[in-house]
Amino acid sequence: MPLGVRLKWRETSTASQLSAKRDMSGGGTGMAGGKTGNRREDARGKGGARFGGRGNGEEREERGGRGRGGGTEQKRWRSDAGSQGDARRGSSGFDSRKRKGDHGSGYGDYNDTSFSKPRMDRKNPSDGTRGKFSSRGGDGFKPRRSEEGEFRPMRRSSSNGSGMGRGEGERFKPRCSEDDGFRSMRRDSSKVYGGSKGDKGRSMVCMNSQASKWKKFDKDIRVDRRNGDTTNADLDEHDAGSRKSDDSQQNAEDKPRARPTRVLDKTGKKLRVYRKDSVSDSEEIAPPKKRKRMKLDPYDTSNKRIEDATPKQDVCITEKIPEKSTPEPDETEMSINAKFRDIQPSSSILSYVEDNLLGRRRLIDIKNAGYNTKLSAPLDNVPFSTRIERDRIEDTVFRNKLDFFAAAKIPSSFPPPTIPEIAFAGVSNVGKSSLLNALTRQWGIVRTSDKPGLTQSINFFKLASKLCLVDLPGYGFAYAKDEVKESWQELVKEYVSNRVGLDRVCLLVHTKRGMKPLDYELIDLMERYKTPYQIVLTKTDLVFPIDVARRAMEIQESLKKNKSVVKPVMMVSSKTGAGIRNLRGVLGKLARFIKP
Ligand SMILES: Nc1nc2c(ncn2[C@@H]2O[C@H](COP(=O)(O)OP(=O)(O)OP(=O)(O)O)[C@@H](O)[C@H]2O)c(=O)[nH]1
Ligand SMILES: [Mg+2]
Repeated sequence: MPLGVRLKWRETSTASQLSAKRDMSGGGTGMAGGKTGNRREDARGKGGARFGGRGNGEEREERGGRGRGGGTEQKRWRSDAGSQGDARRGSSGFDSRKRKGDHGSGYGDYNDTSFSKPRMDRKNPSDGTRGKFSSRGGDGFKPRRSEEGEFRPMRRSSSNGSGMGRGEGERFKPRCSEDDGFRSMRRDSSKVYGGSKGDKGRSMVCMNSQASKWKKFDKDIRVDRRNGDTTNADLDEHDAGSRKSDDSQQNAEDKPRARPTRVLDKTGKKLRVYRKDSVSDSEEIAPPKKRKRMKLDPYDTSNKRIEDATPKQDVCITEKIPEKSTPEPDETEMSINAKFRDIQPSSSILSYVEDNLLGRRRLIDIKNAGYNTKLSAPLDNVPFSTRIERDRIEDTVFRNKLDFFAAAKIPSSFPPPTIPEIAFAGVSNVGKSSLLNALTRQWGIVRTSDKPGLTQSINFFKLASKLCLVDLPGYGFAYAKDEVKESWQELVKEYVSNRVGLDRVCLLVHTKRGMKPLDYELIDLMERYKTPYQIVLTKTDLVFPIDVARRAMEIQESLKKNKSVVKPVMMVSSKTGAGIRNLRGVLGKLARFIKP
């Protein structure tokens, strides 16, 4: 009878889904009510009759057949398995467990899906009980699940029929909680596909969520379909029909179907294949993939427009950028450096730089040249020069003691011009005060600082009665108020333009920075008042020798047309003492010239 009922039901599954569901629900209720042995048997009998043996022992055997890629015998198993499984289960100790759990029998079927042991291997009584349990558990579960999904129990049984079910696993499932039941289902499924028997206790612990079980069940059904042969066409149709009915009626089942795929991902290769089949068979999973493909559809006009537009935009950008933005700053920056590096110093300047060790030099080179690097301004010492020569040079002017005798912040405070004066002008922090100390070798007489703006008044120094050295305040940036700085500049302009007895203005220029606009303003002023001035490059030790020569050549060429300028451009370093002797000799001539 169950077999006949089942076959009939299959044939009319698509057309009479509702009726089949009713039967399933009815069977489910019967199973649910049959926690005890009598009730179970009754319920099983009902389920077997109504379901056509799907949910009972028949299904178990059918699963075994499917797991092997079974043939026509599967149908028979489904129809027959119900009553046997119920009877044995009732005698087994699992009944008490199921009694404890409300959904015990139903979850037992799900656990069956986790075991892929071939049904033919269960010919022993013990194996048979297991197999019966698995199928029967499915039937027993149906009555309770009738509320959520009447037809699902059928799927469970079919999934169990895939050859994954073990009777023992079913026993424990009834006890498991719903949430944990899903986990156990995962374990069982992985065991099934992995071919391992698995521990009974593991698979049975924690099984409660019916929804997750249903999802799992659907997956199992798909697996069975894939593994099944043509002989299983009826079963497949039935499964498909049940699946459609489930899908149409319960939207909740559609969403959870993705979960089983996740669970199966962690398993072996078979699970991957199952994914592919499930995707191809089920229409529900395909749509999201199609949507993604639509985004990548090459025939989409929007994509074409984007593709066509992007290269045009790129071309436009590439065309515009080089024309407008990039060349201008590059040209300006490169022009400054290029102009300076294109300067070809004269041979005389180059030889002068090398002879006086101007520019950045290594200490070893200075030592090899015979100078004592432990002294300040070592290049100003002449180790192998005779005492007579040194005394002769320094006795005349710069060997005398440097004495401060006047300071002026206004023109009226200038001291009367009695002796020739040599003034040192330049931007702030260029090294004016340091140069005075270096020329006289009297360090500390003139205050110096690394902060620009230290010298804020015109300071007058005497070298005996032969020469007057004047330290001017700097101009340009300085740590002082603008009003104060303006007063400095006005004072300097007044001094260089109207100072009587001013024989020369040493305009100090930073070798690395070159001439500044304020320097040219002062030059214009001195040119206007015919004040003799001479350019002195300072801090030559900070740049390479070639750059010292280039800077000197640059300034010399720029002031070629000036009349008040005194040649040549002097190059010194107060730190190393390079060029100090030569500057001392040039300025000393002024003193000698004045004396007569
Ligand atoms: N490396 C190097 N540093 C120097 C040289 N000459 C001066 N300095 C340093 O430059 C800084 C400024 O020196 P000053 O002599 O005070 O310069 P200034 O022109 O008098 O500055 P103001 O009085 O503010 O106008 C100090 O820290 C000096 O040590 C030089 O030839 N080489
Ligand atoms: Mg100073």
